[in-house]
Amino acid sequence: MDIEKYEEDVPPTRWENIVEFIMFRFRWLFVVPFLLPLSFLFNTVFDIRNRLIHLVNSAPNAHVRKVNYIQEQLKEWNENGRKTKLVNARPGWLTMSFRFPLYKENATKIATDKLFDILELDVERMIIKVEPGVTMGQISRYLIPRGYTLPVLPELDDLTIGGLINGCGVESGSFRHGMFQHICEQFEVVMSSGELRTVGPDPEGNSLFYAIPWSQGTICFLTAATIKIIPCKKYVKLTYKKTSTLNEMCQSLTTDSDRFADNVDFVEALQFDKNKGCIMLGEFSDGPDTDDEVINPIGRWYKKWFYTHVEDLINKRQQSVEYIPLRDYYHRHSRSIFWELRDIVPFGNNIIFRYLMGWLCPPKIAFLKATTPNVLRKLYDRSHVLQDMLIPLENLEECVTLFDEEVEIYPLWLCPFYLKYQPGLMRLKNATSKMYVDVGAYGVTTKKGYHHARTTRVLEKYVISVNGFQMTYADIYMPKAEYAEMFDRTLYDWKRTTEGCLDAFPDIYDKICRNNRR
Ligand SMILES: Cc1cc2nc3c(=O)[nH]c(=O)nc-3n(C[C@H](O)[C@H](O)[C@H](O)COP(=O)(O)OP(=O)(O)OC[C@H]3O[C@@H](n4cnc5c(N)ncnc54)[C@H](O)[C@@H]3O)c2cc1C
Ligand SMILES: NC(=O)C1=CN([C@@H]2O[C@H](COP(=O)(O)OP(=O)(O)OC[C@H]3O[C@@H](n4cnc5c(N)ncnc54)[C@H](OP(=O)(O)O)[C@@H]3O)[C@@H](O)[C@H]2O)C=CC1
Ligand SMILES: CC(C)=CCC[C@@H](C)[C@H]1CC[C@@]2(C)C3=C(CC[C@]12C)[C@@]1(C)CC[C@H](O)C(C)(C)[C@@H]1CC3
Repeated sequence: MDIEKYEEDVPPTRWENIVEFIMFRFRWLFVVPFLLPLSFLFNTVFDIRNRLIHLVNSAPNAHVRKVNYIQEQLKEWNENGRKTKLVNARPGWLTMSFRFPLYKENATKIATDKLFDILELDVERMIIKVEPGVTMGQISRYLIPRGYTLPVLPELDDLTIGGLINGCGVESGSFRHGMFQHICEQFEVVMSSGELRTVGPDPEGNSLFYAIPWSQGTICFLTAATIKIIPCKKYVKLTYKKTSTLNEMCQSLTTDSDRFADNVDFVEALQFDKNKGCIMLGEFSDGPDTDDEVINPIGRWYKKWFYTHVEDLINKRQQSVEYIPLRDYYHRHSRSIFWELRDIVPFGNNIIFRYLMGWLCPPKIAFLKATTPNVLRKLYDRSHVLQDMLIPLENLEECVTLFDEEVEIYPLWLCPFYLKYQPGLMRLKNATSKMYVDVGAYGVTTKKGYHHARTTRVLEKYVISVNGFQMTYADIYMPKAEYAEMFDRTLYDWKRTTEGCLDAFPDIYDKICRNNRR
């Protein structure tokens, strides 16, 4: 990666600064009257469509047809001499990342994006089989009323199964169950030859199963995934614990991330400044035992944005307990898109706005992305940070200190997860299994000396030095050799060689590096 190219970024002229400022401040003039109703309409229509599909149970038959179509596309590509690289047809504006893929421009697009239905729920085997385009919002809406949930259910409604498996996924259930890939039992995939395979971790199975997570669709096309489910209850009893120093946060989070604890099912923390933070411990619950305990349906349209609610609570009390409806809990960061919506609709958390227009929120991320003007993209390029660094929990204090020195964006998202020793890109170098933590920084920085490429390189180098990993939806500036230091490519490269992927798919690095994303 040639970071010199970014070193030379031309600073904006005064005129550009003014236009950027206006676009940034007044983006809501477009978002509120147009995107909000459009998002609401889209979600309603798609929800009705999904309910009808479940009612007539047409998804399994359609699945066979859709997979056949993918195989036909691949047959044709093989007959034409395998001349181009293969990618998924899902358009760039739909994906949950800031960037648009450039590598798709001259590639052959395979129609995995037509696969967006739930195929089977088997409560005997405690599994759900789903197509890769199924979203987290769809799954939680389907499973929770039936008394089940995914052990790890990432919070943004529009994240897809295909993206969370071929990329990665982490959530507050991860401290016990691991990452999204660790709750998967089987993958149905189509190889570049057109062959349909089902792979799992069983001894007769194939190490291909371990090569797929994080591979960004550069080994095969995922057409269905079988995923573990667990029983759930109606509420999450959430305990909010204030921490007053960074050291206290790190110590308590380490003690609280006990995967064998009986009464904790979710662990998440928010750091509000260098010192003040809040750890949230959740437990599945049937509801309050006494009348004076509070039920707080935080997902309702008139409720405060979740992260502001947390900060208000810890400003008042050292510790509080609330009962939150389960689906509201899972999607607690959706309504405010973590804390990104404060820049887009600055009055979005205002009580009057919430009561009048809150039911239309949030705007669909894909629609926001498709309509982001170029001027704003440039501004975001210069001062907007989006990084998730996955580091060992024992290194949390120095990592947060580094984030504070380099970007100083708060809240910081802290999500512990259990990293199992397994073959694959995320193979641990020096441990059998270990507790890790996702440190997520999202927002605009005003830190002096911040430079998107140089600062990211500082963070990347640190993450490699502690055997950490960088989430691949974010901007990655490290060179290919460093990527191979961070991720273990042995199984990946071996599978690509033996499964005929080298001429069929781009190399993973060419999909994730900043140069190949706009
Ligand atoms: C990381 C890695 C690097 C390799 N590098 C080379 C190489 O440089 N040269 C070479 O000739 N061969 C290499 N191999 C191939 C390996 O030694 C076998 O020959 C190969 O896996 C058999 O291929 P297969 O796809 O038919 O079977 P596989 O799908 O690989 O499975 C064979 C059996 O081994 C098990 N298995 C596979 N990988 C693992 C693993 N990592 N941990 C635990 N169980 C596993 C499977 O579950 C299955 O039971 C490598 C394999 C791996 C995993
Ligand atoms: N809590 C969390 O864990 C969060 C995670 N994220 C990140 O967002 C991303 C998910 O976003 P989403 O929009 O759902 O996914 P994307 O469309 O961004 O897909 C991510 C990668 O997976 C590949 N892929 C997707 N579907 C398939 C398939 N069926 N077969 C083979 N490869 C596939 C894509 O390949 P191609 O390039 O060919 O399209 C792409 O490289 C993940 O990378 C995740 O880490 C974001 C927010 C929260
Ligand atoms: C591991 C975890 C929890 C990751 C969370 C990542 C989210 C915060 C990211 C994923 C997609 C994301 C990059 C996005 C944006 C904000 C941060 C998001 C939501 C926004 C909405 C910021 C505003 C931009 O104009 C634009 C609309 C392009 C993007 C779209 C993607």
